[in-house]
Formats: sequence, structure tokens, C-alpha cells
Amino acid sequence: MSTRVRSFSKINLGLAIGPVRGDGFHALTTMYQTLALHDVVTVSAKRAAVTAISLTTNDARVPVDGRNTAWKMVAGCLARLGMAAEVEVHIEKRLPVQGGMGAGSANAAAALLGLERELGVALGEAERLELAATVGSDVPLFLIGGAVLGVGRGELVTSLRDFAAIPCVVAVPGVGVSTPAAFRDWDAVVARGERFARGANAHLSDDGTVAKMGHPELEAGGTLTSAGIRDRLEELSLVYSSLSVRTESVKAGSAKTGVVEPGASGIVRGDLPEWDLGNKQGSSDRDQDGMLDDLAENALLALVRTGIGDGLQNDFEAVVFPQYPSLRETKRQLMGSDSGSPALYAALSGSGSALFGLYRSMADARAAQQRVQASGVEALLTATLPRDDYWRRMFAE
Ligand SMILES: C[C@@](CO)(OP(=O)(O)O)[C@H](O)COP(=O)(O)OP(=O)(O)OC[C@H]1O[C@@H](n2ccc(N)nc2=O)[C@H](O)[C@@H]1O
Ligand SMILES: Nc1ncnc2c1ncn2[C@@H]1O[C@H](COP(=O)(O)OP(=O)(O)O)[C@@H](O)[C@H]1O
Repeated sequence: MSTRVRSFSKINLGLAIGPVRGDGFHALTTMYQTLALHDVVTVSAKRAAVTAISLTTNDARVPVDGRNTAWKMVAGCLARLGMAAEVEVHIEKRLPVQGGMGAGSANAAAALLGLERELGVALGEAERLELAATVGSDVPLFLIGGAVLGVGRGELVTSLRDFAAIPCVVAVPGVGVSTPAAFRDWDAVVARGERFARGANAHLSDDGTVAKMGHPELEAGGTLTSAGIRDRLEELSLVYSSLSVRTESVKAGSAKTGVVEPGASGIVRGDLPEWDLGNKQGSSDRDQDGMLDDLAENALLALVRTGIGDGLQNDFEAVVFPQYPSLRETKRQLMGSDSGSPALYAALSGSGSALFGLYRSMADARAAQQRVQASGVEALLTATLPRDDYWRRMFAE
């Protein structure tokens, strides 16, 4: 017997980096969103006198020892349960490694859920979240799914009101970006005074420089204090929360056919919530051309229109784009501003190198996928994954 778990990925709809903390991590405020693209983690486990963990994978870049996030999670869970077991984990990699899509973190969460099911035990919710945070800053979000607010170093998570599933294209450039290195690069540009750790009202201009709009301190040529930056991260977390509530009220206000609960199907015309776009080809036997209806489009447009001004941007673009200029070009192709199929929003995910675009319809998403592929960059067709679907689809047959 074994348990197969879909290990879904994430994107960061917005990400603001704050100062380095005493523990070496950076304060962070981000809005995570889970995606249907996934790895598959298979766990088999039985109780034993002594714990023995073994791990296999189809991807040579993934460590198969105690450095693996899934291994750390299994060991940590057994220690907390005071239980010994023989555990085998297989990770079928489909997601990019070092892609900024939280793949390794999601593998850890999936391994925990698979292990619990195999052994017929469960940690308490708080204990799960606490264990997840010891494995990585990005792991706790995968115990919530859907739209998630992340603060602290990204590990303090709160579920946000969900958005209906949205067609999405993920561009996978052929480079990996190391997360610690990207944070170090950010520190270097902040230290040189070229960038400011950003808050709710600052804007990145096209060339990646931070405009000093809305900050009297900066407009006057001053520098931000750590406390000031922290205040702005807090402000931004309120903005993300309110964006999600505001878009929810847009939905409720315009719902002539009844208010739809977050994460429930029915918000989008056609079969979008049922699309299985979790595989590499993005193939599905269902109709994929349905447009988002007015309801969903309004919610999205509200997020994008209000969100961009309020800080729905990713600070990592300022350090990753100058190092890999082709990524800026890939973002432009995802955006497709001059095309008939422009993105609602496009950005780098996390520290990269993956980029994503969100679209009104699957037809627009397919056109964007073709634009990116035409330039020789791999592009995957998928959709955002609301919380209900995240949990409903997690355990594979
Ligand atoms: C940047 C983000 C944004 O979602 O995603 P990715 O691009 O990796 O997917 C995450 O914060 C990544 O989370 P995760 O990959 O779990 O990182 P961790 O294992 O906790 O930390 C790896 C290293 O990144 C740096 N780090 C991470 C998080 C943080 N808030 N500050 C940091 O300085 C530290 O150098 C740390 O040693
Ligand atoms: N289960 C795992 N899957 C992938 N990478 C892992 C895993 N466990 C540890 N790693 C290490 O973590 C690094 C980054 O992991 P990954 O989650 O793919 O990137 P990102 O944090 O950018 O989303 C990899 O280079 C790899 O060495």
C-alpha cells in the first residue's frame, strides 16, 4: 500500500522584502497563490522498531538524503509523534527545480500528509504549521492552499478570500535562481542605496528602479529606517488582505445568480474548476476555451487594478532581471500588451526563475504560451488552484 499525493506549486502575486532580521532571514510580506501544476509524492510507511527513511526521485538535481525537504518533514513528524517507522518516499518531479514555485516546499507538505495517512495518525494543526516552518519559510502555505497571506519570513500564513480559478501560463527559463543568493543580491543593492526595501506605496518602474512615490521621506532624498520599512510591510499585509476582501465584495455585489462561496465552482462559466492543467503539457479532454464570466473578471480586474498601485509587485525582479535580462523579455511576452491576448498580470514568481501570466480566457493563455515558446522558452499552460480544489484534488488515485 502507498499514498500518492499531488504536490501543487505556488506563485507569489506580490512580494515585498524587508530588512534582515536577527536570525539572518528577511522580513517578507507576500501574497501566495497555489497553482494546478504539481509534482507527485508517493509515500509508503509502516511502524517499525527503528526508523528508516529512503527517498528516490526521477530528477538528479534533487537530493535523496537528509537535505531533502520531504525527508526533513518525515523525520520531524516521526520525532514529534514519538514514533518509529520504515518510510519510503518517491518524488516524481514535474516542476522546475530552483524555479521560485515552491516545489521543494510543496514536496515536504505532501510527504507529511502522505505519511499521516499511511500511519493513520495526525499532528494537530498548530503543530503541523510549526513543523512546516522549521523545514522552510515556504512550506506552511501548502498546509492552507488557495490565496494565502505570508508575513514574518513568509512562514506566518493566513488564508485569504479565494479567487476563482484563472488561466495561467508559467514560463520556465533554462536557468535556476538560488533563493539565498537572490536575497543576498537584494541586500547588496539596498546597501549601495540603489534600491529601497519597499512598502505599500512605492513603485518599480519599467527599468526596475524604485520610484519614490508616496514616501515623503524618500522624495525628500531621505533614507528609510528599519522601523519605517517594517511599518510598510505591515501596511502591505493589510493591503493584500483588503484586496481579497474588496474583490470578494465586488463578486457579491454583482452576483445576480447568487453569491458563490470562495473556492466553490460556479464562478467561472464553463468547466474551469474541473480543468486538469496539472501536467506538463497542460492537456485536458475538457473544453478549455470558456471566457471568465463578468463576475470572475471583475474580481480579477479589481485585484489587478487596485493591486498594482498598492504593491502587487515582486521586489526580486529588481535583482534577478539585471542578472538575467532575457527574463524581462519573457515577462514582456507573457504580458503581450500589444497583442490581442494581453495578460491581466505577469511577474516573476518568488526569487525566480519562473515567470507567470494570468489571463481572461484559456484562448488568451494559449496565445501567450505560443508567444513565449516561439522565443525558445518552455511555457506551461495551467490555472490557479482555489483552496477547495487544492484539498479535493490533493490525494491522487
Ligand atoms: C523567496 C520565496 C518567496 O516565496 O520563494 P522561492 O523563490 O524560494 O520559491 C521564499 O521566501 C523562500 O522560501 P524557502 O525556499 O522555504 O526558503 P528557506 O528554506 O526558508 O530559506 C532559504 C534561504 O533563503 C533566505 N531567506 C529565506 C526566506 C526569508 N524570508 N529570508 C531569507 O533570507 C535565507 O538565506 C535562507 O537560508
Ligand atoms: N524535494 C525537493 N525538491 C526540489 N529541490 C529540493 C528538494 N529538497 C531540497 N531541495 C533543494 O532545494 C533547492 C531549491 O528547491 P526548489 O523548491 O525547487 O526551488 P524554489 O525554492 O526556488 O522554489 C534545490 O536546488 C535542491 O537542491
